[in-house]
Amino acid sequence: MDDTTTPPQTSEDVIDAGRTRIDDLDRRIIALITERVDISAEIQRVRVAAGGARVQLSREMEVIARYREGLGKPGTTVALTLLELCRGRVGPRA
Ligand SMILES: C=C(O[C@@H]1C=C(C(=O)O)C=C[C@H]1O)C(=O)O
Repeated sequence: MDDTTTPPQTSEDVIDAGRTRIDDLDRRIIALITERVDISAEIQRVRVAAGGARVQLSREMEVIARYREGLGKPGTTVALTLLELCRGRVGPRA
């Protein structure tokens, strides 16, 4: 017998390891969303300072289409939530 073989993982092991990866992914997703919010606010601030509109619906439609293509129908909800987070952040962050 080969004593060096690793023992089979229990279901608890698999759940714990999966949750650790999910927790890490969630932290990274939140950091990415925060980065997106900041970049979006900068674009909106520059456009408003130049006399333009804060919101550009044609661009928002492109964003929504990208998420829908990537994630299917629920992607639309994800995009709308992201756009909601990114709107109204022209001033300094709270
Ligand atoms: C950031 C922009 O401004 C607004 C915010 C958008 C976004 O967060 O993706 C998209 C369109 C605009 O309503 C932009 O025009 O690119």
